[in-house]
Amino acid sequence: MAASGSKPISFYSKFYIGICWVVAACGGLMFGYDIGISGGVTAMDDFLIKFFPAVYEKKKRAKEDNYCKFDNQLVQLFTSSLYISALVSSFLASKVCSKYGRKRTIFCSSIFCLLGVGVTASAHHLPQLIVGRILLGVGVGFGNEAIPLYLSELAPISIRGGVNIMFQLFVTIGILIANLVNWGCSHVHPFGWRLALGVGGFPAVILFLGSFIIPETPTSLIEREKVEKGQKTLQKIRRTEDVDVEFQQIVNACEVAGQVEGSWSEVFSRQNHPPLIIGMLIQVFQQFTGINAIMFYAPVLFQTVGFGSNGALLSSVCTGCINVICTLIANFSVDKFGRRALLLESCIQMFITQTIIGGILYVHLTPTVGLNKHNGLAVVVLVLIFVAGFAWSWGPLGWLIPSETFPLEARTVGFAFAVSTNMLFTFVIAQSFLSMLCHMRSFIFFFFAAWVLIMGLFVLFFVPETKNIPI
Ligand SMILES: OC[C@H]1O[C@](O)(CO)[C@@H](O)[C@@H]1O
Repeated sequence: MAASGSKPISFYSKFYIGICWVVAACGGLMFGYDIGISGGVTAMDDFLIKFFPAVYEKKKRAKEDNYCKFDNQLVQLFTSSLYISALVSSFLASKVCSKYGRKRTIFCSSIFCLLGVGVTASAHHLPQLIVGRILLGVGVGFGNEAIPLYLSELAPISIRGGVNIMFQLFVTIGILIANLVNWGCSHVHPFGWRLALGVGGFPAVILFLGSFIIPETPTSLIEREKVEKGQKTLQKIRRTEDVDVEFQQIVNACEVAGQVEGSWSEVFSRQNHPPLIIGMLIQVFQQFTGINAIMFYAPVLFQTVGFGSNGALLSSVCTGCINVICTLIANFSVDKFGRRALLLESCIQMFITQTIIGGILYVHLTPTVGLNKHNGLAVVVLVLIFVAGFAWSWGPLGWLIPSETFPLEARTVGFAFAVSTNMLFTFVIAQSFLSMLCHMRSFIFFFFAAWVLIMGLFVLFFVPETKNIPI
């Protein structure tokens, strides 16, 4: 791999890098858009009146408890159903991915996303809305399994690491676009929410069309015994006949993967316990930073502390911007400062901001009186600092570290475990945050701060530095 990898990148290879970008962009945008859209739609009155009239009435009642305005299992199910279906489908997707290839899995992902967008945007009742979210979840599960694999297998070796973070970068851009669309659509009555849900179809359409022209990866072809076609594809995408070294490495890797007793048992073998435990715990911790309480429910949270609908959606746009900018910073800093330094620094940042937010809410937000302008603004600024800390560390590194720590023969299955653990705990937060906010009140932020403390200690004592260490 080194031989062809260390050559200067030809124009034709750059074309394929371009294709990687488009695929990564659409896959990441699709996932990020679905993360960002639900909270804003839930904050729109037209949407609440149609699907959750009881929540709308509760929100309107002046004397309603500030912390409990949105506490409703069905509202949470609207958000969370996507992740439980993504969790289940990512295991199915890993089978489709190895049996039928990455390209077909990406095609399936786009079809499910298109169906999901169609069903949600045209929904007339709650069951239809939930069915649409489940279909979107299947699309996301297929996409999240196939796209990172597709990217790392197609990209020239010299840019493989950057490609990994690029996926997360596009996830954050997708969240930001969703925040902006929510803000714009909240002024369109009474169908703004349909528009907001429908716009998610754009990246899915591009991915659908793209899946007809993108090449299958050489690794997937060789793995499925189409060795000659794999070699030809490799020559085509590297634009040179001289791919022997890289080709042989892929063949060897596939042989080794075929020889071991099966990746599933390999993942559970004793020597893989440390990466498996670290990979899965990092996902649990990533979600228990409380990031998705912000990403899913920022508009709702900002309304809870006293902002109007418009101010709340605008503040979410600001969190979305910071999320993108700081993920970009991670792209440049991860190989400079190392993984451990970024993870530890951000734990301190997130711990301090969450404790202060909890303190402000504890002192100033009573069940019946919202925050004054001054304190409301302070909460927004603290949320922004919190999001920055997450975005330049736990966000991208949550995916990078598991992809670096498994040996090759256990990597795809090990990574599938990491992805599904992430989906599981994303589901847990999506399904429980609004109820936790209602019952724990300001203590919810102390709860997340305690988790941040635990994960900081975990990194300090157990996570190895993988900077500059070959995979
Ligand atoms: O940027 C924040 C987003 O990134 C993720 O952690 C995925 O890596 C999501 O769970 C979260 O919504």
